[in-house]
Amino acid sequence: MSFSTELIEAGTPILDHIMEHPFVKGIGAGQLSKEALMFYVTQDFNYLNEFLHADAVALLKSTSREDMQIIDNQLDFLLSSESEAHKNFCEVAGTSYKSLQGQPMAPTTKLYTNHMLETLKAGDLIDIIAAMTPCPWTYAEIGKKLVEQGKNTPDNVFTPWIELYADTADEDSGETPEQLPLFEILDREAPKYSRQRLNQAKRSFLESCEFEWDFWEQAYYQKDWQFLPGVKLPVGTTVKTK
Ligand SMILES: Cc1ncc(CN)c(N)n1
Repeated sequence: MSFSTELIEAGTPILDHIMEHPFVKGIGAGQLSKEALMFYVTQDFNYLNEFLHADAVALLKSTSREDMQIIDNQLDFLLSSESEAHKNFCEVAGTSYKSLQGQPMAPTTKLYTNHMLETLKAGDLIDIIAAMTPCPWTYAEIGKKLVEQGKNTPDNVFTPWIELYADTADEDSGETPEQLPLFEILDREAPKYSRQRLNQAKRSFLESCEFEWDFWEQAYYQKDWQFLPGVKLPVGTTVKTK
């Protein structure tokens, strides 16, 4: 069994829970609160900035042009296309994208990005990519499954979001999840490592999958810092979602 198949098998129970999450169901139903959408975009803007940094280090640690091209495509998608998904949510929430940028990280965003950044300091390419892959993998699967369920109807306000991510699964080319580009890097790297090292990378992949679920949960319930009574926060450091 390839390493990517092993990761996908291990991560599928978490993906199944993600598909059942009320935020993801809300995308399918075209109904989410303004507060949840704004919290998501505020935090995802922060998350994707750190993901870009992770991509930059992954590029630095790549040795083949093939791997560099995959990472470059990922960077390009993040910088050019993915903001369209954020703009779709902002439009439905009736707010400007700009107003949601530059806010503090909420706890789950901080934990998830720290988990990725930790691999940049101490890890090899396989560790970095293993921690990063649940991001494109779970969203491609969400988009694909929502399309399969026929949720991308003309009257669903989130159809642009659904179709953007469904396209990343590249159904037309008949690709399997294992053929998502970051999985290709993992399969090229895996034979260089011991079983123990692969298990570490697998654990890191699963932690990121779990963080993906947490990220939906954080936005749906707007789980922000709960500073203890009496704490006076510096001006301009609270997240504005209302
Ligand atoms: C938290 C998270 N995970 C994944 C993606 C999809 N790139 C995203 N935008 N945000």
